[in-house]
Amino acid sequence: MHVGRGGARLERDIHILLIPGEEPRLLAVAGEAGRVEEEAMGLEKEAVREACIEMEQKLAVNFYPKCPQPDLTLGLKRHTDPGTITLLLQDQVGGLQATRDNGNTWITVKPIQGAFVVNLGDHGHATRFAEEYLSNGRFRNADHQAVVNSNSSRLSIATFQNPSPEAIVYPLKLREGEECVMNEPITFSEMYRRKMAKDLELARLKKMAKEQQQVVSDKPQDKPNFESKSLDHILA
Ligand SMILES: O=C(O)CCC(=O)C(=O)O
Ligand SMILES: [Fe+2]
Repeated sequence: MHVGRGGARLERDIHILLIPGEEPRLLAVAGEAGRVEEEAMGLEKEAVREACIEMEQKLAVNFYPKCPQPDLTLGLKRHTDPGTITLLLQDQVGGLQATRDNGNTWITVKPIQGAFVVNLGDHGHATRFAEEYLSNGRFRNADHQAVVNSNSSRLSIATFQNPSPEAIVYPLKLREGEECVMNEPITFSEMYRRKMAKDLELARLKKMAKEQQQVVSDKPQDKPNFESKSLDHILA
């Protein structure tokens, strides 16, 4: 989904965002995206906003220098954003990739001049770890990464619309016969803590698997003497 806006105006919006007391215009665009979600889910107007108690907006400016060997690295590793909605403006270089086919195929999100890319985050729907939130898993959170290239540096600006830490995370609506995918309501801060804990555990497993691979390639005659998940599984 794209929400078109003039690139020149964005610079002003970012500036306005930083002035205390001004209504942040990007939040208005996020509100629009929230309303699209509400309508698609058959929810009351403002239901998403109310579930967030008060939206918090965080901004990240990502600069990716050009890289002589882009095949060896990533600008930003594969992830989902934790919040409700992310608005991202990328320059014309391109490098944002998202998955489809259940995470099996990477597609490049072609830059469109003056348009925001709107991503739903974990709070907006479902994480890759099968915990599902506001939309009971009906809308997929965008699994994405940023690649680099050897010709040009690249800039992107992301604004994350997050709920209050104490906002209760639970599906807003269940269809008839649909099972609730969460065991219990949790707060956004607890959801965030669990995500971070899983990321750390995954990083630990990856490190362990790489070390194991190193041991095997250093001493091919030796078999690894501890059990672990297959490297392909962990690195997927
Ligand atoms: O640079 C990009 O295109 C992606 C940035 C991003 O995913 C993020 O800041 O969370
Ligand atoms: Fe992201």
